[in-house]
Amino acid sequence: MSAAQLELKSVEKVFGDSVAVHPTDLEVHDGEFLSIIGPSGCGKTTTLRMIAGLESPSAGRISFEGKDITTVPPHRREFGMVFQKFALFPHMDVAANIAYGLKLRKVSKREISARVDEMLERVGLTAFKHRNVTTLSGGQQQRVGIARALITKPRVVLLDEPTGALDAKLQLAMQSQLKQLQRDLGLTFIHVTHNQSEALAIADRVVVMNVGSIEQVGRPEEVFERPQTRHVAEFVGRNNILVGTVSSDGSTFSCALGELPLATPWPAGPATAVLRADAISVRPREGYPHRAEVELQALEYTGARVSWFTSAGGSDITVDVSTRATQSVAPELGNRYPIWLRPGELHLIDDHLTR
Ligand SMILES: Nc1ncnc2c1ncn2[C@@H]1O[C@H](COP(=O)(O)OP(=O)(O)OP(=O)(O)O)[C@@H](O)[C@H]1O
Repeated sequence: MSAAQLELKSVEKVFGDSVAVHPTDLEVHDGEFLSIIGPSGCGKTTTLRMIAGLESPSAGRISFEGKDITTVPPHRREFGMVFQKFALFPHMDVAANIAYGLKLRKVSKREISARVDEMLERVGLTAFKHRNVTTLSGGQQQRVGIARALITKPRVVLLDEPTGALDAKLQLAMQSQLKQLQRDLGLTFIHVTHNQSEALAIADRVVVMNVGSIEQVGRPEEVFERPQTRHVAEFVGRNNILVGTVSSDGSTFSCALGELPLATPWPAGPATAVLRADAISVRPREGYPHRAEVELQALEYTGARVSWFTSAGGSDITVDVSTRATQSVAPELGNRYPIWLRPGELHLIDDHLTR
């Protein structure tokens, strides 16, 4: 991947006596789709607003293409912005809303008309060109918002919960449309969401934040399969956190599911491991040599998958299996069942709670 296009160096934001964003380093590459995720109040929006110039950092430096832009006002950064609340001009029609940024830049009428038509086509709103925006559905309004942000061809587009106000089906449609636009136009998108599945689906890299700090940055599959901290494991996907002890030779981990061999050695002593709920089977399975027993406490049916909420040795263990596998076992609450797991799926994390 190319060198950083946008760089945050020790960027911090303090409101009064509370720290919203601790000193943070982040590099964003030209043409990438970066998603920032994390629970409410973790500092996602504040980070995005500092990048936009809507909030000035209390300390640190933001640079764009090698130039320090920390004190450059938002309109001079010329980044596109898309927010959850569409903030469209209610007295204007769709075309006028989209054309707004070009008019400000004194682009010729003929060019504005051509670019607006092309953008309407891209976002699938050609038929709505002369409709007043207040008569559009939420999804259509959001597409106007996106078109308006992209029409000026910004190098970087900042999106804060762009699908947050849409229903589940529209969210999915909008996600693939955003990804498509970003790819086609070759733009850098920095996107904030509390919706981890949206981030995993559309981002090239995901940034996971917690209480004002970045905990992990990686490709979606890295963050999903190898969460590096307890918070990332709890926030992304469905993971079991197992507290236990690594043997004196560093080769096994003793926990509520028994004595599990470790794929890579770990320092002896108390430790925390992560095991994905979907890396456990309720039937004997090739490649799942380790057997343990759990007591079934609840089942949650979600269509193709069923989550088994169980306990073993005082620990809660969630098992996520296909509905078909569940039907073959015909589970009953309160009974004990064998499970099988692949120790290779277990990985240890640096967890200050057990250190
Ligand atoms: N203008 C402000 N004045 C004081 N505190 C603020 C201000 N803006 C944000 N904060 C605080 O900073 C912290 C981070 O807020 P931020 O909006 O960045 O979180 P977030 O991760 O985007 O949350 P959400 O998903 O709920 O939007 C919160 O504790 C918030 O209350």
